[in-house]
Parts: sequence; structure tokens; C-alpha cells
Amino acid sequence: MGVEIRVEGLTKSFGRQTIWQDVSLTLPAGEISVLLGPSGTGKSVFLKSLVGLLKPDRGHIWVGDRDLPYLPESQLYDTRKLFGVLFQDGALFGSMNLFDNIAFPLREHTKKSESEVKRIVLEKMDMVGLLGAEGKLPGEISGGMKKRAGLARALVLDPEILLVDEPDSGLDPVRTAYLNQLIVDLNAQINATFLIVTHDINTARTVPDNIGLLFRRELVMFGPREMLLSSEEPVVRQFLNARKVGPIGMSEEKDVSELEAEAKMGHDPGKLPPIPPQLMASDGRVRPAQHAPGAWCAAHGVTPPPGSFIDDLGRNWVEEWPRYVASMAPAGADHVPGGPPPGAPGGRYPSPPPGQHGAGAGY
Ligand SMILES: Nc1ncnc2c1ncn2[C@@H]1O[C@H](COP(=O)(O)OP(=O)(O)OP(=O)(O)O)[C@@H](O)[C@H]1O
Repeated sequence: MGVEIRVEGLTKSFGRQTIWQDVSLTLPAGEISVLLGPSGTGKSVFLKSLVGLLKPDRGHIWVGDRDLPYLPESQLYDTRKLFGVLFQDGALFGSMNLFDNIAFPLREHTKKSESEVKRIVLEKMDMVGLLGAEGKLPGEISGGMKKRAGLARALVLDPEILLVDEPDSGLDPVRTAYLNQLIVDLNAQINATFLIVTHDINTARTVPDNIGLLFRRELVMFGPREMLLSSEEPVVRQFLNARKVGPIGMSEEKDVSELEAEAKMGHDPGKLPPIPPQLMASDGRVRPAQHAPGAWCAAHGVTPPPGSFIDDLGRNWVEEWPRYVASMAPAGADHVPGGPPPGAPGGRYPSPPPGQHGAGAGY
């Protein structure tokens, strides 16, 4: 199970430029969180601060009982091994083939034998669907393959925390959909704590357990996906619905006169769209940290927008969920007698741990 990361009052500036201030949030262990924000709001700076590549001006980053910004170099080095990071461009070495790129952290940070290195590299390449491409150079493969190679490299030290910076950058919508599925599948498999920075609204709406939004040098909101997707807060609503109406302007924020003009024109932000069902692991399993659809809304007395949690086949996943979970195999069994409920994704899923699925679990 991944570890929880607790960020308290974190502030970062470069010279006189404050990037963000007083950021506090908790990345729950094993859950997938997404960080959003207009360009330049410091999302990448936040990821780099989390992994200790940038030092904040003040505040705390608790990883277990270690406060990362204040660790002596030797402990920081150890703590960093808990993290796997996929940088925006994959950060692969151009002159090394994929095998050597992915093996790099193992050869650099462990004393494993070459046969052990080979076993681990091939296992991770298999996990991201790259088996057979070991000998290719980064310049010979597509953008999507580079991302997957970067992911395999981020996984070789079996991280407890996986940070992913813009997995969708430079990818077409279909490749983005495949990569999103891979991220959800990996979370189901390794159960680490994930934080993904993205601009892709579809990713933000369907993949994570939690969403955070940076704007005007602050973390506007961070919480369960359902909380943000049902929020009436203008910035959150504008961003998550990719609309022009709202406080975010062409170059960061609109001024008062622009907002007044918008109000005079009678522009209103419209109705909130339905909350889509969350993306499931491709074999249909419930991720250990996954919450029941509608659980946050039910626990907080929030009526989700009409049409929420209904999939393309018209099934309402709030109603479907107890049946879906109940039909799962008993712990240890591989297959569900009779298969999954009609139309449920995949046909093979393990029993979820107890206590994960009741309304309000974990909130
Ligand atoms: N090492 C650095 N030194 C000085 N300024 C920096 C440094 N790294 C980032 N910045 C500045 O911090 C701000 C935030 O950058 P960052 O890349 O984190 O934004 P972002 O939200 O990830 O943007 P995008 O969505 O466009 O990738 C920018 O103004 C950038 O120029």
C-alpha cells in the first residue's frame, strides 16, 4: 500500500515571483490524485518540490514521519527512492536503448546482479506493454511509447509514490485514453499513491479519486473527484468544464471590468454536467483505494447533477455498484462464477478489501 503524503503550508518563490503559497493537502495512500491549473501556475514546480528536487521557502512535506524539505542529504536520498517520477518528455537518455534506460535506476541505486536487473526490467516493460522493444532507441519510437518507457523506468524501484507530469502532452486523444487506462491498471496492480499533473479535462473527470486546482498562486480546492465535479465554485466549475465564462482569462485571470461585462451580457456558467462514472481497471477489478460511486455525494448530502454516474449503456453505477461488488470472487479466487455483471468491464477481478465500498468509506 502506498504512503500518504501530507503537505502543510507549502510556499515556493523564485526571487520575487511567488509561484504558490500556503498550499496544504493530503494525498491519501494508494489513491490517484490529479493536479490541475492554468499554464504557469506551478504544477511542475509542485511535483519537483514533492520529490525534493526544489526546496520550498517554507512549509512541510510529510512522507510518513519524514519532513522532506528538512532532511539531511543522506535521508533525502533514501526517501527519494520511495518515488517514481515520469517527467513530461519521458527524460530518456537518447543514446541508450530502452532496456538500458529502464535499467538505469537499478544499476545506479542498487547492487542487483545483471540477471536480476534483466528480470525486473522485462517485468516492468511487460507491465507497460513494451516487451520486444528493448533494443529500440528513444529516437526510433513514438511519443506514446516514450511515455510508457518513462513509466517503466519510474516503476523499477517499486515506488510507493508515483508522480506523473502531463502524461497526455503531445499525445493524440486515443493514445491518451490508452495511457489513462494503463495508469489506472498500474494503480490497481501496485497500489502506490499517484499524483498526476494534467491539462486534459477528460482525464481529470474520469481517472482520479481526488482533484486539486491551482490558480492565482493558491490551491483553490483539493478533494474527492465528486466534490470538485459538483462544486459551484466559479474557478473550479469553469476549469473542470473547459468554459470561457468564469474568472480564468486568456492570460491568467480576468479583471473586474471583464467579469462585469460578462455578467451584463447575461453569460452564466450554465448547468453542471453529469459526473461521469470513474474509469475502472481493464480487468474489471476494484482498485483497493477506490471509492463507491456516489459515496462522497451521499455522505455530504450533495445531489449530483442529473445523469451522473450513468455509463454509455445507460446503467446507473450507484445502483449497480453493490451488485457488482457482491458478485466478486471470494478472497483468493481468480474467477467470478458466471462472470461479471452484464456489461461490466472485464471478466476477472479479485475481491476488494473490506471497508472500501460503503457510502462514505474513507471520507
Ligand atoms: N528553476 C526555475 N527558476 C525560475 N523560475 C522557474 C523555475 N522553474 C519554474 N519556474 C517558473 O515557475 C512558474 C511555474 O512553472 P511550472 O512549469 O511549474 O508551471 P506549470 O503549471 O507546470 O505550467 P504548464 O502547465 O504550462 O506546464 C513559471 O513562471 C516558470 O517560469
